[in-house]
Amino acid sequence: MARWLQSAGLQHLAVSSSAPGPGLAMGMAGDLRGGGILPNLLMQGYGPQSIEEKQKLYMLLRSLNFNGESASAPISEPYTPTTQSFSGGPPIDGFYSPELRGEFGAGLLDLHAMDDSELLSENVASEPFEASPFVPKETDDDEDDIISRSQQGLSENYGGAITREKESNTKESNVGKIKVVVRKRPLNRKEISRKEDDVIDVHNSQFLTVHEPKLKVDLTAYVDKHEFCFDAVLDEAVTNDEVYRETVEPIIPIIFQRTKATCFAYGQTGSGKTYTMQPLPLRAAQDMVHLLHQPVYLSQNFKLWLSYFEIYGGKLYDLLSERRLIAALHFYTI
Ligand SMILES: Nc1ncnc2c1ncn2[C@@H]1O[C@H](COP(=O)(O)OP(=O)(O)OP(=O)(O)O)[C@@H](O)[C@H]1O
Repeated sequence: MARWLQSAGLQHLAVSSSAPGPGLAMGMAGDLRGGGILPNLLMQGYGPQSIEEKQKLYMLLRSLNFNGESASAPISEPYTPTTQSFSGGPPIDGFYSPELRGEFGAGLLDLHAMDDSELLSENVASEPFEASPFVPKETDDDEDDIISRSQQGLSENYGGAITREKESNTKESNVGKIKVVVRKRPLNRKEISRKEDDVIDVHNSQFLTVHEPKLKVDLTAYVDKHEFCFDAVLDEAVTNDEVYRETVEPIIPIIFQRTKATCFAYGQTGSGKTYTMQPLPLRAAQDMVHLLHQPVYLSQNFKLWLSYFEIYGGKLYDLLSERRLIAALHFYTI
């Protein structure tokens, strides 16, 4: 390890693995990746500090073949930052090419390489629900009974989504742990009146291109193209109903198998988070109540809790109780 780092003039980053604290752990060459050494190498504050060191380390990591052996890539090779810019570049399929699947090789920092189809591992499926923290705790003698009965599995129809336990298991295995869906909103009136360009092209249900207007050093304008791939891309023509069907609907049956699910929106101001999210809880609640009334779930005595709160300025407010302050949150950064 020390020699490996030394070959790039980074020997000062190596410390003995027995010495905890700031610095890089050392280990067997074959354990470079698995033993937590690479994460340490990349850890901010403990790893390389200067840009030059980072570039050297980057080249060094690239030269690894991930059997823990160093390949013969020259360390002096100029640094090319990872980019998702494809201006006039490779076809869309190239998005999955090895070099774009993460600079550090498959499996590390590579979300595409993750098998995200194991949403419902057996452990997760048997985990009991936790009661909402906002609901007074009840002593319920039936609780164990409920859990064991619920573990019997599914057998009832639910709007064609679930037919049999077997079928639902197949469905489960097709649902990833994380699903990222992008929704493009149409240009608004202001943007149209200002004759602004539409900078997003949706190619199909998974790929989009962002056209980024840029200026060269000589102030010539040009457009940089960035192609991105997501689990689903919804264009400006889709309805909120279609958004629901693509995002939340598939996870409703799954939560009845005692799996926790979260749906959140992320985006810059005015991008359509509220517009998109607002109808979802109502649709989800309708489907949940519908499922709760299916005989198979009725017998399992499920309970439905609802809480609705806001975190703003480090404070937690209960929106179902006249915005009562529930707690002041303190965030510590270490
Ligand atoms: N898909 C869409 N179709 C039609 N109008 C939309 C769409 N998405 C958003 N809008 C409109 O764009 C405007 C901004 O949307 P919205 O308020 O949802 O953005 P936001 O991301 O929640 O913004 P903020 O972060 O500032 O709260 C609203 O007038 C909304 O009606």
